[in-house]
Amino acid sequence: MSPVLEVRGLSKAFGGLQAVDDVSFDLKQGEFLALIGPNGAGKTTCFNMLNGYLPPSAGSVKLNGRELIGTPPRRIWRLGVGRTFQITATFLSMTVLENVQMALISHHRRVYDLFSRATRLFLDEAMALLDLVSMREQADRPCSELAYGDLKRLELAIALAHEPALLLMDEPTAGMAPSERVALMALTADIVARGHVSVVFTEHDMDVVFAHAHRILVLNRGQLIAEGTGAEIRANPLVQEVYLGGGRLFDKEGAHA
Ligand SMILES: Nc1ncnc2c1ncn2[C@@H]1O[C@H](COP(=O)(O)OP(=O)(O)OP(=O)(O)O)[C@@H](O)[C@H]1O
Repeated sequence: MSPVLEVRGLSKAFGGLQAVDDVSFDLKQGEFLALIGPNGAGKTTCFNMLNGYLPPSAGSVKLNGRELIGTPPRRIWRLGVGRTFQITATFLSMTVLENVQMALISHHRRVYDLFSRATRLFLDEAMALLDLVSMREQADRPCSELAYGDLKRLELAIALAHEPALLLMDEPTAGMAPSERVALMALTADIVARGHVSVVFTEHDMDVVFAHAHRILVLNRGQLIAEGTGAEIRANPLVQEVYLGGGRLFDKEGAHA
């Protein structure tokens, strides 16, 4: 089966700084791929190029065989690249259900008309998505009342409303308690396993990464220095040195901190 995503020679320079340097990888259908690396390794810059927010200096990104480079972000989103951010993007004054309905209305390009029976629009689909993230019971609660972990689950449902082929998750567990982190990523892994979407995520919590990622890519100073399963990455001496040892083992001069 051909990959969902093919990244070849992806590079980005900011002035003299090579933030992403000749990165190539594939993402298979139904894969849950982690992109890790110390602060400043180039993870966010990579994500910003994958969804069109940043033009690369060089390289190619293909989604199901179609070149994305040069395509505007909104068009890339329409083509099936979704993204969740470190800060949740929900309408706090609306209920959980209304937020998912709004996402479905947008996905199906329907016009939201306050005076029509918008409350009925995509109700079944919205409830099915809330089931997927185990939030049916909270459907009628205003988002302003939700705990942070629940907001993140809602954000996942909103992202899935757009039926992305690929979902980019930017530090999905940032700001969460450890038990909440594991729960959110177990839920996401389950959704991936059920064939709903393929995911690339960045993450600083190594417990989360090793517990759930099918495969891990390690970036350091913009370069892909390792790729493999959790066991392979743990055993990789270079990764241990530059990353798992604390991420500060190499300072700018390459000396040990
Ligand atoms: N718009 C920009 N202009 C100049 N330099 C930038 C810009 N964006 C990122 N950089 C630099 O590029 C490098 C990679 O940054 P990036 O944010 O991609 O790393 P990261 O791996 O996501 O880091 P973190 O884990 O801290 O979020 C860093 O040195 C950063 O300072």
